[in-house]
Amino acid sequence: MRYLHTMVRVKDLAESLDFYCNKLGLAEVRRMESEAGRFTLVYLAAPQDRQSGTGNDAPLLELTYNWDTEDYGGGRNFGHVAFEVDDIYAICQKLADQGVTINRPPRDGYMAFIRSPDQISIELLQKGAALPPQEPWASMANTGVW
Ligand SMILES: C[C@@H](O)C(=O)SC[C@H](NC(=O)CC[C@H](N)C(=O)O)C(=O)NCC(=O)O
Ligand code: NI
Repeated sequence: MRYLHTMVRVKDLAESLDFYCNKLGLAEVRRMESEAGRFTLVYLAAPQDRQSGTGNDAPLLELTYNWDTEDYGGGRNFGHVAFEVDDIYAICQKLADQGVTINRPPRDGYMAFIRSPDQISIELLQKGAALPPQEPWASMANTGVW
């Protein structure tokens, strides 16, 4: 298992990129736009982490910008901590056998969500898996997972 990123939700993407990049010194390594989900994901890496890897392998900060404004009161600006796993079905079964609730099962072989005892959202992403054609969040709308 490898640590991937921490996700935070941002209200103003330009303002956040100015802060994290121009001020804090992080650099954008990639971004993804979702028309279906109406959001943008921007992945940032710290300079020394980028020097040590290809950028894609560096531990990252994932900014989530929802195109439809949301009020992130009550800690909703924090999203999740993500880890890459070798076998998402096996680790979810092991966790379930240990009594952990799999809030979002890995039915697409790509992504699963669990929560810590303090309800911290933890995302598990299958190593080497491509984004499924049916964007995984499309099936999560209004499920209360986030
Ligand atoms: C690619 C992988 O690293 C992701 O984090 S995609 C996870 C997905 N994100 C969204 O749907 C973003 C928009 C959504 N409205 C939101 O604000 O989260 C997701 O499943 N998010 C749920 C979560 O708890 O992070
Ligand atoms: Ni993520």
